[in-house]
Amino acid sequence: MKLTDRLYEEVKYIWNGYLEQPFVKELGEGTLREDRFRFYMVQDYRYLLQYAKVFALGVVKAEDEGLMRRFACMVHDTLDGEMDVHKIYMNRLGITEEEVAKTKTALANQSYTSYMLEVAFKGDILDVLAAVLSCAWSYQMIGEHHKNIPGAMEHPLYGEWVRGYSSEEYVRGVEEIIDAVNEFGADISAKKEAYLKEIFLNCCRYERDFWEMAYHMNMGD
Ligand SMILES: Cc1ncc(CN)c(N)n1
Repeated sequence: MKLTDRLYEEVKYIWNGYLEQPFVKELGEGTLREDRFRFYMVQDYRYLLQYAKVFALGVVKAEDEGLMRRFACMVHDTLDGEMDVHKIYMNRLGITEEEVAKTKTALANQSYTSYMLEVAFKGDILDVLAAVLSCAWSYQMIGEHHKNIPGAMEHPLYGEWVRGYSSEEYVRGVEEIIDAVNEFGADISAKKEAYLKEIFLNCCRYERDFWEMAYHMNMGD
């Protein structure tokens, strides 16, 4: 069993719940209220800026040029790949850069990104990878699920999101992260594996809380 399979075993009870999250379910069915999606978009844009910095810490921690380049590509794929979908929505929903800049980060969002950055700052390459894994991988799972819902890919508002997170480029990016976890985690101690499981589990909990936050448009006040 690969390390990522063992990590998945720890969190599958949380992952099963993602598809039942009202935000995720209604997005797939095309019934999600637009104001909830708009709230999510602004928060997620702010989230992704911090997520890109976690990959950037991978560049800092890498010990050879090849690995630096792999992490640099992940920064690029976030800022100029995944966030392209967000930019399309910002145009469509009339969200300006100023609005994104002046909006406060919701507490659940702040807690999640602070945690990832803390893990990455103090840890090694594998810790950086464990911190980004649930973010990348769980969206792939949701994208794969939603693309099979009749009409979801063509939905006038949410189709772009479903197409983005089920696209070949997105899936390729996630596979690179999964492969890197298994490559660097091939021969680790039981203690290290337990720590990676803790990071992964915490991030999966934060993912669940992010969906809750978005659905209830909860700033945490
Ligand atoms: C909160 C969150 N988690 C994951 C993803 C997918 N990279 C995202 N855009 N936003």
